[in-house]
Amino acid sequence: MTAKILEGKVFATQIKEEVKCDVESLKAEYGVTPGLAVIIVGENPASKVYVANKHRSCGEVGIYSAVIEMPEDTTKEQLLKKIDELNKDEKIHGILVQLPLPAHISADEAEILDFIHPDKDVDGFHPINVGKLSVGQEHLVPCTPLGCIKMMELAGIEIKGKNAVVIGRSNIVGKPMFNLLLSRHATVTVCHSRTKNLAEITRLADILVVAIGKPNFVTADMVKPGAVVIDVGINRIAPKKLVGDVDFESVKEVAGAITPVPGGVGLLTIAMLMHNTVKAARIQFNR
Ligand SMILES: Nc1nc2c(c(=O)[nH]1)N[C@@H](CN(C=O)c1ccc(C(=O)N[C@@H](CCC(=O)O)C(=O)O)cc1)CN2
Repeated sequence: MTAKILEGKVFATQIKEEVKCDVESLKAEYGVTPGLAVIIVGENPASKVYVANKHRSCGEVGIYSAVIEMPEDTTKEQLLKKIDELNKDEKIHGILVQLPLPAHISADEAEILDFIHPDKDVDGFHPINVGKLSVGQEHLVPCTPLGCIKMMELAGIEIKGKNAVVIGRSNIVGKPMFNLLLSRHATVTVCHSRTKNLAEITRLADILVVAIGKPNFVTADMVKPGAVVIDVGINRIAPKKLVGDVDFESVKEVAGAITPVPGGVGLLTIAMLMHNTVKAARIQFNR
């Protein structure tokens, strides 16, 4: 039997409908429209598409959106000055800096992201928000792993008591995913590029989350029959061909449920950004 396909669009639409209602109730309660500022530095074509999609999604759910385009040769100081202005701007409740940054400031990424006020950090990358997540106080949580959890909840997939394996230990996906699964009472193993006997571990997973950045890396022999397989990878292998980290065609014959790429959890990233922006606005009003 082939796996149930978890279509990102279905869940993203549902989440955006919820956010739209939240925006309306926030307006009714406080008379204020939540606002998101997205800073993009340089000309990365994929980043431009993602930022345009974020702007469009804000319009769909009723969030005010400001896109700040800064030139490729922007210095760290200029970027910090812009973030400082946005931290003080009362119309703006969420701030994010689109990644990746241009090479000349990429080494300063942590310093730049840490400059965003933690209550406006809708990406959930600030050390304060990372720390809160790790002690079980979910404040603003990174959008992609939060989207994976939300998708499982909406699909009625039980997490409590399950064996979950995460492949990948990035700050953006792997580590927050570990904390989110653990606090929902899964038994969680994190694997990475140096893990030995990987397939022996992944075959124990009831829930397998893959975020390692290697096209078609997970094959059918690495998956327990009936497992839930969540593919976070986005690999462009040809100008018009995107694939995930999971070999979808073979794994769908073994798994119980699987996310496609494109059309899977990627689509929830922006939906959860909308969710986080409204949450950030609430945090600021309740301060
Ligand atoms: N500041 C941030 N930068 C980046 C993040 C992030 O969460 N915060 N994540 C990615 C880019 N990203 C959002 O910014 C993002 C990636 C993918 C998708 C998506 O919808 N994926 C689709 C396929 C899209 C395509 O055709 O390229 C899918 O998986 O079906 C949305 C947002 C890096 N930077």
